[in-house]
Amino acid sequence: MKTPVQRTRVKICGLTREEDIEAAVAAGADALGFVMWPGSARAIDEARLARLSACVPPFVTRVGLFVDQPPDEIRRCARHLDLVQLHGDETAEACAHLDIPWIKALRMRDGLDLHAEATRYAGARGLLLDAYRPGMPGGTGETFDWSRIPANLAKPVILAGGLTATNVAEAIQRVRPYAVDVSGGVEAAKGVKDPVSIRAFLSQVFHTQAP
Ligand SMILES: O=C(O)c1ccccc1N[C@@H]1O[C@H](COP(=O)(O)O)[C@@H](O)[C@H]1O
Repeated sequence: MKTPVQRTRVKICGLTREEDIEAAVAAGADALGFVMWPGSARAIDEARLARLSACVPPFVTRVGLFVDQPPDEIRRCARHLDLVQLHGDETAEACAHLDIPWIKALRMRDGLDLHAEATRYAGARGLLLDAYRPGMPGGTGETFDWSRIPANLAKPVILAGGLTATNVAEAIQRVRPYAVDVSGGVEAAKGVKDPVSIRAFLSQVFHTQAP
């Protein structure tokens, strides 16, 4: 099904506290991300996921972020989630075996062919495009060259990587993504969100009309 034209969706990622969930939802976020990868400073465990997930109102999507983690671990967390974000080097075959909707994160290393990736990850609900920095799976706070994103990609694009209230309007106008995803750009410290930055980010998105 072709995705109809609509306003740009927003995911706020790396939530660890109830008050940050409240701030993101109040500001109008469509999706909230929980980092389940223990290597991150924003990681939460399954018990905290269960508590935070219970605070999320209906019609706001709960997204679990995993990096090359065992399918059993993903399945255990899945009961608290609506969608998983696979942010490592997961193969298309491994992704296809999951019984929860998933998006595939791709780090924009040199030479990456996004059309080929869209074909490879045919079961993905969308492709999340993030900056590439060797040795770091994501959450770098860095942007990448948005002109590398083709306009006619076969999957909805979720644009990530170094977005802030200052650059998100330009990002939407240039890329016209299905959604934008932000973590570091709305933080006071790693894993601690700043409500003022969250509101500023969402306000920019809501006031930006893609051409
Ligand atoms: O947030 C993390 O710590 C993280 C760890 C491992 C993989 C991805 C991670 N975060 C995701 O990275 C992008 C960009 O984040 P930022 O806005 O540049 O800080 C975003 O999708 C986060 O969900």
